[in-house]
Amino acid sequence: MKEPKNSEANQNVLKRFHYSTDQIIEKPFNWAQMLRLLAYLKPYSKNLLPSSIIAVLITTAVRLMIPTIIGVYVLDKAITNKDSKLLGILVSIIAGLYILSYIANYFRIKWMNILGQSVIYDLRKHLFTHVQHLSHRFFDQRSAGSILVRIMNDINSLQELFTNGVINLLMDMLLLVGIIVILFTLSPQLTLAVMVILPIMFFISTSLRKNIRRSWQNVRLKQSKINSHLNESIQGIRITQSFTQEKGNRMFFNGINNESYLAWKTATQKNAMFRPMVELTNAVGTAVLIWFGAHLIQTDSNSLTLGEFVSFAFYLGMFWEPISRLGQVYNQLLMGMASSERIFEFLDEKPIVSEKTSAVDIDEMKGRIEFENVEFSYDDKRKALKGINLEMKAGETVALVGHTGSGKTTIANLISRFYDPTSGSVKIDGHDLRDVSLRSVREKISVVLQDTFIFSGTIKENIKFGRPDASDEEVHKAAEAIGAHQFIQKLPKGYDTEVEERGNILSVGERQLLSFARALLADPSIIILDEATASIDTETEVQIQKALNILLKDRTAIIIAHRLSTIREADKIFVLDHGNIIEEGNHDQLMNLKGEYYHLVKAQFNMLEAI
Ligand SMILES: Nc1ncnc2c1ncn2[C@@H]1O[C@H](COP(=O)(O)OP(=O)(O)OP(=O)(O)O)[C@@H](O)[C@H]1O
Repeated sequence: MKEPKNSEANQNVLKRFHYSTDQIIEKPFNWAQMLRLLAYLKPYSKNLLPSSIIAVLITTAVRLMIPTIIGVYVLDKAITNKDSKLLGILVSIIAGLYILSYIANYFRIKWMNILGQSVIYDLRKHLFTHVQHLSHRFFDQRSAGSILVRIMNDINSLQELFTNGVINLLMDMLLLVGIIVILFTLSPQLTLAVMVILPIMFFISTSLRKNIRRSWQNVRLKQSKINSHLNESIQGIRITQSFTQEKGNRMFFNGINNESYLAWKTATQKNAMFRPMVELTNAVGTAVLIWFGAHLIQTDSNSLTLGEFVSFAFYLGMFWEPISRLGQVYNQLLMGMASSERIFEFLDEKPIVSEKTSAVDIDEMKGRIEFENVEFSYDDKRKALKGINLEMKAGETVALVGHTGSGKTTIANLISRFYDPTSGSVKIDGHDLRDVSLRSVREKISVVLQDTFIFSGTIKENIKFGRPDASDEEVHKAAEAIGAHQFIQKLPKGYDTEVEERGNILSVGERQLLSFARALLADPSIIILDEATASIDTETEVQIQKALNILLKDRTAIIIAHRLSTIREADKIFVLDHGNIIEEGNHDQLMNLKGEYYHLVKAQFNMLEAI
């Protein structure tokens, strides 16, 4: 394998990539968090959980009984006394116990897996439902990738804890206590002698395992870095290719791929040390057992019989297993702590735009919008809106114009109540938006964005997005009214053509028409339109203008306007500058004013002339 050269040039390229996946994922054990996590077991506390515990108890009891039966009864009683009847009974008992243990184990594994999966299912559902209702600010501050990682990876890492961890903890503790009690009962002296292996066992199950665990965590970190980069690379492939940045991308990928390989190599090397160490410990224990056990049998046959010696050897062989697994469960717990902390952080996130308990529905929304002294800041530092007062009458088409960053989209965001104003109030039909239910407001507002979002599914499903219960006929009608019907019909399967997420098979104009049809079908009282700036041919422009006239008819329309044609026909135009409304009126009035609007129009006109 060729390793990447870390030349200075390469280093510069690599600086472009930042992934915040590198974080310490080990957290101290936290009882409160553990209890919160265990609460997810509650729905299963009446059936799956107790059944699994009973199955665990049966398996553990059988495992603890068999060596005693073999050593103390089969060897010392049946074989020593040549009692074949007793031997027959004992063999049947052992066979019966094994069958019982097999059945209990089968159900334990089955039920525990169902339990683990159910908890993970519930947790993921809970997290997704919660995240869906969070405010825009939450999404402003996080990348889609980091949210995805929490919903998938962090929850997955809890799966093992719930599937095996919790129940193994119980089983191993019982097993360990059981073995120690039996060992002492069989021979306290021999038990004390073989305990010399405890410090080595302790070392292996704590420091060595911890070291190995860290190495595996490192492997996972590197892998999640690869995932993040892959996600970004695929999403941005068109831009990467058009700027011919494949080399930088490839170098970075090689770098992180190599890091992942090295991390994996270290982890497997450390892992390789683990088994031999365990075997060595067992060898030491066995040596002490044979030497001291033989000595006890020879010197004082009352203190240890041959059968007890054999049972002892069986139990000693079983001793390592629960210790090792308890170490593993502890690892899972610590990793689970880190994941659950990240999951709970999201679950504790409250939507900043929340509904009052006294919130009322706006029944028949007319669409009158008022802003009263509205100030707004996204980050509590810079003001995006500074004391806005405006009124949009029901059914009016209003255009918002102004330089980039002047606050047009922010006004639209406040009307849909994606954010609440820092001060002042936004009203629809005279209701302060903070007093009405979010659903009743958003149901009656359609937002058509510049970057039309097409969901994976058919064209029909995309048009029906805002009104899933609409009939095929209604879908066709909406598409026909908007003028999208023609191009849809030409698609391979018409309305049933599958479009991938983002609608890559459609042109910009077609996507826009589709989003108009979607908005028309939803039949909103208010429509917010972020007009596309993309240059489209004149024919499509005329078609889109026609579609717009239909879409905006009899609704309050707020258009973040870029096209002269739309601005000219608007009932009212607000000109924004650095979060203030500096001019207000219709096209003719504002042109006569010869102010900012006049200059904006002239600038656009000159630009068009130049083209
Ligand atoms: N999510 C956000 N977080 C922080 N600041 C933001 C956010 N969105 C916008 N801003 C800032 O708020 C101000 C107003 O932005 P807004 O998007 O309303 O402008 P705009 O007039 O719609 O611009 P454009 O025509 O470029 O879309 C800008 O200074 C912008 O940097």
